[in-house]
Amino acid sequence: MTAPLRRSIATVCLSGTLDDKLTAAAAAGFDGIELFENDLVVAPWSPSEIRTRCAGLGLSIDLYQPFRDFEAVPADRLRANLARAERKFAVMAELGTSTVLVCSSVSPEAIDDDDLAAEQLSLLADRAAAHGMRIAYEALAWGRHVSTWDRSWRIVERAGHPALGLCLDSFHVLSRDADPAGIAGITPGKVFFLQLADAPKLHMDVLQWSRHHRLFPGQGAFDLPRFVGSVLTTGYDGPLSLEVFNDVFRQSDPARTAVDAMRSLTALEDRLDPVREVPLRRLPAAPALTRHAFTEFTVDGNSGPELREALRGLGFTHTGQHRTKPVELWEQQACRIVLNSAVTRAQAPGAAAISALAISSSDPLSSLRRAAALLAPASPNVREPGETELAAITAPDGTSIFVTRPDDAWRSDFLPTGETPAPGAGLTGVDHLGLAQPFDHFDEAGLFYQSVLGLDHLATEEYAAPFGLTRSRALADPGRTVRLALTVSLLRRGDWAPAVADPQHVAFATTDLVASAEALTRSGAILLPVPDNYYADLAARFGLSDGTVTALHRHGILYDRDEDGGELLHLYTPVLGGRVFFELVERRHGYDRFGEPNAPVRMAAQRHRRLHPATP
Ligand SMILES: O=C(O)c1ccc(O)c(O)c1
Ligand SMILES: [Mg+2]
Repeated sequence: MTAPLRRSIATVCLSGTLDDKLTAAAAAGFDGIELFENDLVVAPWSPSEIRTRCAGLGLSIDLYQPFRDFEAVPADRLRANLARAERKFAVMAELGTSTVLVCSSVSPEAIDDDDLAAEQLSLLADRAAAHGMRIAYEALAWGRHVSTWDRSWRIVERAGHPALGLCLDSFHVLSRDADPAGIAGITPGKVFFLQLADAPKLHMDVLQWSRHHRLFPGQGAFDLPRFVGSVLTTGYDGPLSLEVFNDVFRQSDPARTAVDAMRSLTALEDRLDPVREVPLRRLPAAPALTRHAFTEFTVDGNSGPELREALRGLGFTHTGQHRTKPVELWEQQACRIVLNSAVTRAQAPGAAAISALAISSSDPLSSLRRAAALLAPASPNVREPGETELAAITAPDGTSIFVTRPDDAWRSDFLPTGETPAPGAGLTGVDHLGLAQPFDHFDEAGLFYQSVLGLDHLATEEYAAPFGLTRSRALADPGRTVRLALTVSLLRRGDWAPAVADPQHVAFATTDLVASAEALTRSGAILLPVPDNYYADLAARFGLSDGTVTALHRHGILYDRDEDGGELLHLYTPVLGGRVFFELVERRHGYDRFGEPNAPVRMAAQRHRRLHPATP
């Protein structure tokens, strides 16, 4: 039985001084660090003081990096490089670290000759071995001549030096669409170090992609479980080490980034297939989710009346009043909205906001144990004596997530109002929630919801919307009972049209949207008018019949169709309470998305409606 995999983080992932970084990494539970040269150079401590500091925090220094432009150079340059290496070995001895990273050369001086590279790296490995140290050679995806893992392996194999091995970095391998399967064939013991980073699929210069857009595993588009599986097959037993260059993480609170980072490794390890005798640490399995139990809005004296009127218009009934708090329950079939007038979270005066979502789980205790293992913070418990235990965790933007029992025990906290139930509009339950995220926490939130609730990442899309570019990340549980659309305004600065660009919403499901819309029109609900131009374009794009387009148009229904013939019909309310709205959704033939192409139409219509409330 070998030991569990150790977890490390490169100092470049975190913001602040070396002191800030070490404190954050240790607090999040990391075992070690990769020390970047820059972090050492600007630190006020000597290398041996850094060593002591790390040891005191329980952190090992697993790698010193990087050493650049070493190999395949003319003879005079080689002499200078070896002299430079000796100085670095002295620093490493003081640091107490034995592995140095050597990235493949990017220098125009480098010669395209694998034999020369192998020979010179051997000389370096001789010097390293004399100090009891070793060299991990890494192919940068933009290396001058060596830019693929298999070429770096051919060179290491050719050198045949015990103190020379490979550093494999998932970014450099997967950014080039290389198949990692061949990695499993590397000679056992020759992978000296493993660096992990995820990234979104981007079509851009690979160096820029690497230096600005890397993400923690699970946040991007790479298949990291498969990559790590190949590396572990070689017998690699060093740390899983995160090396993520990211413009947001570089300037964010390092304590928080380190927790996000640790969550990514915990979730990754849980997804690894068993390999050799590696004792993998597993999370409590994500229990089946049974539904959106309720969604809570905080409201005040301005937004409260507006939301109540809108809910009545949509066919909801105020069925329950909380026994001890100014909190109302509104229902229609399995749609439950809670309006909370006790101020629980700072927000703009007059604005409404989604302050909590409640998801019912087939096994709430396991859901909460899984959340705790993923370092999800527990929300403060504000339960009064006699009230139902409602355990909650806090999402990255501060929203509470209640995990409830399928029997809806929480409803006993509400006393019936005795109001006669409205006939309703055929809304059967919650289809999805649209949760706008702060830009700096979008990637963190995606991983958080996916890993904690056990949701699949269906897709990430971008669209040009009237108030800026919007990115959306579609998440859903395997049974499609809980769906979330996380959105973010890219590069948002200032407050131009924030209420239209960054609202949150609840989408209710119906099995017949035209019938629901007719019922709403009869009951005088205020729905969002959609411009004529949209319907002209719709007819042209999808080849819909005149009759269909007229029926959609009459009720302001938007339409989308996927490649498999799945269809979405949906309509919206105007923005309510400054920042929220409702949507009605009918899915047909397995449509699995959120009608993202229609979001810009909705945003423009909502803005028009705010500025010109009386006109269509
Ligand atoms: O961007 C770089 O220079 C760089 C340095 C070291 C690495 O391990 C790496 O993957 C990239
Ligand atoms: Mg690397």
